Amino acid sequence: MRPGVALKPGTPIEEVYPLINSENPVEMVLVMTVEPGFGGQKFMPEMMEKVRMLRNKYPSLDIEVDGGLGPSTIDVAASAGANCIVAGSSVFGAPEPAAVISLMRKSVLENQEKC
Ligand SMILES: O=C(CO)[C@@H](O)[C@H](O)COP(=O)(O)O
Repeated sequence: MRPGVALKPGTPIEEVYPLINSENPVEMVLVMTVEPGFGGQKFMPEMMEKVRMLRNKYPSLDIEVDGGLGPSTIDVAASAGANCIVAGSSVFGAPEPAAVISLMRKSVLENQEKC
C-alpha cells in the first residue's frame, strides 16, 4: 500500500508536513487545483506555490495535481514539481486522448530532467 493525502485549495501546505515527516509517512500528496466536486473547472495557478514548496522540501515525494489540467496548464504544474497528473475533461474531450496524455507525460519528464 502507498498512502497519500489530498489538500483542498483552502488547506495550508504546512498541515501536511507532519504527515510526511511521520515515522509512517504519506508517500503522495494530492494538491487539488480546483475545489473538489466536479470536472471541467478552471485550474487555480495559485496552488503551484504549494507544489513548489513541497518539491523543494521533498525531492522524491510523489506530488499529484487534480483539476483543470491539460495542454494549456501542464507546463506550469510540471515545472512547479508535480509528477502525477489527474486530468478529466482535457483527455476525455479530446479527439485524440492518447496525444493529450503523451503531451502531458512529456512535460512532466522534461521538467523532472531539469531537477
Ligand atoms: O472531480 C474533480 C474534482 O473533484 C476533477 O478535478 C476531476 O478529477 C478532473 O477533472 P478535470 O478538471 O480535468 O475536468
